[in-house]
Parts: sequence; C-alpha cells; structure tokens
Amino acid sequence: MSQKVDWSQYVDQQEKLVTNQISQIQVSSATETTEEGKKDELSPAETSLLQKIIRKGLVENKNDLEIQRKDPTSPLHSVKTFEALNLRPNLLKGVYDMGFNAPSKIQETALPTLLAEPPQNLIAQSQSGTGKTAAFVLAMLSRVDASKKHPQVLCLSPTYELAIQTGEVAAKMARFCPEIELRFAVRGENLTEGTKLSEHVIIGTPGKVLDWGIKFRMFDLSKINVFVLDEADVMIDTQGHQDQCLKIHKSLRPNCQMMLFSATYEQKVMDFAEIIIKNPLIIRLKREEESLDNIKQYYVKCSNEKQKYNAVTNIYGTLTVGQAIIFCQTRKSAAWLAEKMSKDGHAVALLSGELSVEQRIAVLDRYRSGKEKVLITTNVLSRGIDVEQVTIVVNFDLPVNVHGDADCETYLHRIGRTGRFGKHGIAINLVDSNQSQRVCEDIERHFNKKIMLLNAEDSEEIEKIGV
Ligand SMILES: Nc1ncnc2c1ncn2[C@@H]1O[C@H](COP(=O)(O)OP(=O)(O)OP(=O)(O)O)[C@@H](O)[C@H]1O
Repeated sequence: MSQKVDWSQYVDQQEKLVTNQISQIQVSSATETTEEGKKDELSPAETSLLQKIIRKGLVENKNDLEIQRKDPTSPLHSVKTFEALNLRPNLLKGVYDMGFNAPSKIQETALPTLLAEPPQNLIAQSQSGTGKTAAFVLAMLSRVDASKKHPQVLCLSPTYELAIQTGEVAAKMARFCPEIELRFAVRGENLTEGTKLSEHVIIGTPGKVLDWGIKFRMFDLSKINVFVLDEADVMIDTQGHQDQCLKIHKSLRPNCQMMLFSATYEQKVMDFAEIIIKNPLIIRLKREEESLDNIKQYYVKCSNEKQKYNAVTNIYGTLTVGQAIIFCQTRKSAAWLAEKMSKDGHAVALLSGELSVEQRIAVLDRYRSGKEKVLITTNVLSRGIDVEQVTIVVNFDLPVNVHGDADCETYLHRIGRTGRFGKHGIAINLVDSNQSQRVCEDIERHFNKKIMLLNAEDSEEIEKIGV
C-alpha cells in the first residue's frame, strides 16, 4: 500500500521533537519509498516544506554534506572511497564505525602519500574541521607493527587538551585493532624512573615527550618510524615549542617519516619547515581558500566594554541553537566575563590556562556533553578542539599579536571551532575601538572575505543570521 507522507503535519511535529529523532528522516532525495519500493515524488509544496526544515537546521543535513562532497571546490570534495585508500580491514572497520562514509579532500589526497612505500614526508594544509586529525591518525595507525613492542609512532600536539582529543580519536579508530597500544605523554602522567615504554603509539606534548624520550630514556627516539606535528606552524613558530620540537626532531633517525599538519602556515614557517623536513610533498591552500564559506562572519560595533557585554548577552539570549565559544585575549578578561555572566544567571563555563589539567579536561567534558552551552576561553582553546555542536564563535576580544596587529592565523583557528566538517557556523567579532576596528578590517582584507555588520540590539536581525 502506498501511503503518502503528510509533510505539513510532519513539520509541525518535528519542530517539537529533538534533533536526533528527526535526523532519521531520509531527505537526501526528497522522495519517500513506499512499501512496494516505489518512489513517491514530493509535490513542490512538500519539497519547500522540507527545505524549510533543512534551513531551520532541524534535520541533520546529510544532503548538504553530499552536495559539498560533489563540489570540487569544497574541502569535503571526494572522488575516492575509504576502500580505495587500501587501509587495513580492521582500521577500515573503525573508520566506518565512527560514521565516516567517504574521505574528505585532505584525507583522500594525503593518505595515499602517507601510506606509500617508501614512506614520504608531508607538509599539509587544510581548512579547520576538514578531517586532518583523522587523516594523520589513520596514517599513524596504519604504520604500526604490533609485533614490535616499542614506541614506533610519535605525535606532538601543542596543548594538553588537543593531545587528549587526538588520543581519543586514535583509540576510537583502533577499536577493532586491540593489538595496537597507545600511551599519552602529557602533564599528570607520571612514570617511575627506569620505566621502558612498550606501547606502539605515543601522543603527547613536547615537554613531556622530551622528558620521557631524552632525559629519562623511557623509549628510543631513534626507533620512531613516524613523527607527526599537529598544528605544525605553532609548534615551529612558538619559542618554547620550537626548541623542544627541534631537540626531539634531532634525535629521530634520518629516514623517519615526518608529517606536518595545520590549517595555517605563515610563509616564514613554511620556509623553516622545508629546511627541517627532507623532500616533503607539500599540500597548500591559496589564501582565499583558507577561510570557509560555511562560516558566516559578522562584527558588532560597541563603544565600550559594557556594550560588548550587552552584545554578548543579547546574542546569547537570542541564538540558543547549539553551543557557543567566546574568546577573550587574556585570562583576566575571560575570568571577568565568566563571573559577570554567571552572576547575571547565565550557565557558562570558563577554561583558561591557569586551571589544572584535570580541571581543564573536566570543564571540556561538561561542555562537550552540553551541560553548559557557552564556553568562555582564551587562545589556549583556539586550535584543534572539535565540538561538533558549536554553532557560534564570539571574539569578545579580537586576536592580536604583541604589537597589537591582527593575528590572522589565530583568528582563522578560533572561528574554525564552529562549522566543523561542512556544518554551518557563525563568527561574531566585537569591535569597541578604532584599533579593534582596524584589526577587523585587516582580517577581512587578509582573507578577502566579507565580515558583515550586525546590530546586536536588534533581535530580529540576530535571529535572521541564525544557523
Ligand atoms: N571522512 C569523514 N567523514 C565524516 N566526518 C569526518 C570525516 N573526517 C573527519 N570527520 C569529523 O569531522 C570533524 C572535524 O575533523 P578533524 O578534527 O579531524 O578536523 P581538523 O581538520 O583536524 O580540524 P582543526 O583544523 O580544527 O584541527 C570531527 O568531528 C571528525 O570526527
């Protein structure tokens, strides 16, 4: 019996339902399969209703992802399948188990090179949230020889949170490969002197890896076959990280495979990377490709701190969909904002470098699980952190370097906390002085992407930009 779906009723019902129930609806072909297997075409009115649901973001928009995959200019574009990448069957199973159906552009481009024999070095750039972590984690796991009980793969991340997140991705992907063992080398992981590590994969921050690898000789850096630098530009360009990474790099054997990944590379960093990495294959983006079209960028004009605060609370009150991250330039300003918002009855979380590592992970876990909708933080979380539901990033303070000039790289990483893997996102910049106005204009010019004016006192206007 063919039964047509009443989409108008359906829309009303669905608006009341939770998103995950709705995501089960097949919208990709705008048709509904009947019991006889025939397809019932939807009328134009029904299709438009469906589109309304899609626009409202009530349905997880599979169709949108598929459209992006077919667009050769999209970073999610892919022509290959994961099968075509010749992964180990149990790794492939892990990839599918994570819900990944097809590789993104960076995955399909980088993986054949990373898995080829002889191993090839790679310096890769791809936009935020386009699957770089998954790409290098897959390559890392593929290279493990589990019969050898010593560290063979080393991955360095700039922060504790990022190292933990990468380790979690690796653990998920290796779910069906119990023979592969992982070890975190981060603050708080303490080993007694004389310990010899037997795990195959080490994921950590440079300081701890240096201690374990060089100071205490808990593993042999010359036996590492694969060395990954995540957020490579910051690892190379930041004084403390650079010294540590270079010391580790010097202890690796000459034919160790090197992989560098980031969403941004300043030219001077790229030049330096090319000196330390032998014959790398380089995947680079053009400047205009660096910022993503699925993240709409706005600025709000404010005349002082108080107006900035009002703008945040107006935006927060109006746009309740998803979650938000608010970036401040200093720990002090983050703490001030968090306290003020909490006092005014908003449920916000604060994460800055002064918290202990346990506190930082606890805050992030609570935020990930949706206990708080708003996270106030500093640049410590600007890179790599992957929380799918983040729909808005607010720059309470625009990112600037020590000279007070626009820090375009940090800006791109910050706004990349939203719009993960093709989702829609909004970035809102609060501008409260001539200097911050100039910074905002410099960022706009740098990426050649419009940052539109938004009136934060007009709730209708705010609602209109909603994702
Ligand atoms: N092939 C895929 N199919 C579907 N989802 C994917 C795929 N690859 C990665 N993802 C998901 O996309 C999101 C972003 O991926 P990932 O964190 O690897 O991006 P990234 O490029 O490393 O981002 P950043 O520049 O912020 O570090 C993650 O939630 C990840 O699980």
